[in-house]
Amino acid sequence: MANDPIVEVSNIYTRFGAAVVHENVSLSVQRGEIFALAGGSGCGKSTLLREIIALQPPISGSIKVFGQEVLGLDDEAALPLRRRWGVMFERGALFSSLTVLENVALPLREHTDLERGLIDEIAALKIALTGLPSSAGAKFPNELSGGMRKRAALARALALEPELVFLDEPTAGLDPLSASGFDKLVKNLKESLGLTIMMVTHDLDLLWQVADRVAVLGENRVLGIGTMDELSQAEHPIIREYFYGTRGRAAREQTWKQK
Ligand SMILES: Nc1ncnc2c1ncn2[C@@H]1O[C@H](COP(=O)(O)OP(=O)(O)OP(=O)(O)O)[C@@H](O)[C@H]1O
Repeated sequence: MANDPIVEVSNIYTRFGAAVVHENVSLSVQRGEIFALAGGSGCGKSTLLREIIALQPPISGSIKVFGQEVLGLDDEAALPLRRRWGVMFERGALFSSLTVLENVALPLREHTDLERGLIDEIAALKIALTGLPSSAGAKFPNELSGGMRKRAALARALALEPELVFLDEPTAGLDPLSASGFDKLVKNLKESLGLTIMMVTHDLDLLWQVADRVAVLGENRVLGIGTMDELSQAEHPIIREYFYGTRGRAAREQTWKQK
């Protein structure tokens, strides 16, 4: 159904050895929104993302993506779902021995029967979509700047025309100018391709500039969910520190200036 959540996380419990990471974590992402997981270091954002994309299971709970339960799926059963989402990992996870074009073409080679010429054309199109010059296609990942590598990784995540894209720390390690370029790119892609985007980020500028809704994780649970405006009114001390610490204040003031 059009109004059903595209990602539905219910009562997730995660622990590594004796260390509990998530206790009763629940949230849902609606079609067409940019939803962010935020919170301090080590609060379990990336772990939750890996659980949602079926890379590791929680101890208990339920995770539905496109209405289908992902817990308990083996790799083969997860394949049709994986084709419908794209993932951009924090360090890009590009193959260093392949050119950017070959990296972006790889999912098309693996998942479609399209002929080589067409695959290369589609890959070039995705590279252009992320704002990279066409000359970037022939380069190897280590010949690109950090910001360009992120764009290349995003182009690969978009290769199979996903409905849903997961971004893990998309602006980590970028200088402010490149990070701000990435903010705009994410927003444009959502608007032009009608994507649903779920991202993990520490970047308060990115949260203020592009996130429709944000879940703040902490103390093993979801401390608050809402728009940045709503969360900035929250009473919880961890959320307040997040938004009203020096870095939070600077990001908020920047947003006000741009409004
Ligand atoms: N495979 C693992 N084995 C043991 N502990 C793990 C494993 N993966 C994550 N953890 C622990 O789980 C907790 C949550 O880690 P996670 O990477 O999800 O946090 P995060 O919120 O994404 O942090 P950051 O913002 O610093 O990336 C941390 O204490 C981490 O050490």
